[in-house]
Amino acid sequence: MSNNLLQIRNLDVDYLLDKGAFRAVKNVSFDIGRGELFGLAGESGCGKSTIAYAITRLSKPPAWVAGGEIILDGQNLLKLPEGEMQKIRWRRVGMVFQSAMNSLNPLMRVEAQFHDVLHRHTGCSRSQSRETAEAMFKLVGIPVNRVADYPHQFSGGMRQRIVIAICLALRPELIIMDEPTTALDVVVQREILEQVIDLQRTYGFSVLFITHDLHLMAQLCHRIGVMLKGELVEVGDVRQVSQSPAHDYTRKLWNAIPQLPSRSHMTGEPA
Ligand SMILES: Nc1ncnc2c1ncn2[C@@H]1O[C@H](COP(=O)(O)OP(=O)(O)OP(=O)(O)O)[C@@H](O)[C@H]1O
Repeated sequence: MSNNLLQIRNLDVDYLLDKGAFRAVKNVSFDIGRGELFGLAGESGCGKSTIAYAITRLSKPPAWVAGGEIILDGQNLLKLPEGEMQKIRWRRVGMVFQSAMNSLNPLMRVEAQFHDVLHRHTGCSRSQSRETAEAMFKLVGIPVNRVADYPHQFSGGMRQRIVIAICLALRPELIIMDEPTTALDVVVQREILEQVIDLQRTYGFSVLFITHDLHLMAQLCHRIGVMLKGELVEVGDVRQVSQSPAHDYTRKLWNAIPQLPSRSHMTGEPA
């Protein structure tokens, strides 16, 4: 078994526009190891979200995956029939996007939303879902007696945690987090991401973490890929990319912000 959970090979993604195809992702290749936190950095519009949607095959027209391979555990996702892909989404590859908290159904109690997802993917009963919902609430730091509340009864940060909890309940091997906390204030953002790191340590899932916040990324991730105008210009471990970047653009990105402590500082690992 390869140590890489996800291998992206020569990925090209176009937006098919009236004036012709615009290539938003150009020949991008990178791997994410099992249990690895991999960050994708780069300025707005460089193609990060386009990659996230391509991995989950949730790209909508005019986006079009023009070439390459997306291999999860030896299986090329781009070749799978949609029915097979549906079994992989959420169950094996979880997704938490920026506005995920708004994806909760306002008319359904949170516990029912857990059941909806868990029943669909694992066939579990209502009482099993309730048990899981309570366990996941505990994990993400929300009082378990609130599982029967409606989304509007929670703060934005709590709602985002609930989405992470639903995502984790299915025990995916890979979680794609595309600006998962950008809509939240800095303190809540940090709290949630610290929890994600704790959970990652407990469950060992891999994470593709997308943000334009290089600081945050350096604090959280093991390895970082830097994108520029659709191309991946540098990939390396966090220390190398932050302390001795190989690409001019990476250097510029770092120079544009004041330096803060790295992941070891936040996680207590030896630097
Ligand atoms: N639906 C669309 N139609 C046409 N072009 C698009 C569409 N969505 C994205 N693009 C273009 O594709 C490129 C990559 O966009 P993408 O959203 O992947 O960037 P990003 O790095 O995630 O940016 P951000 O950090 O702002 O979310 C950009 O030039 C963008 O304008």
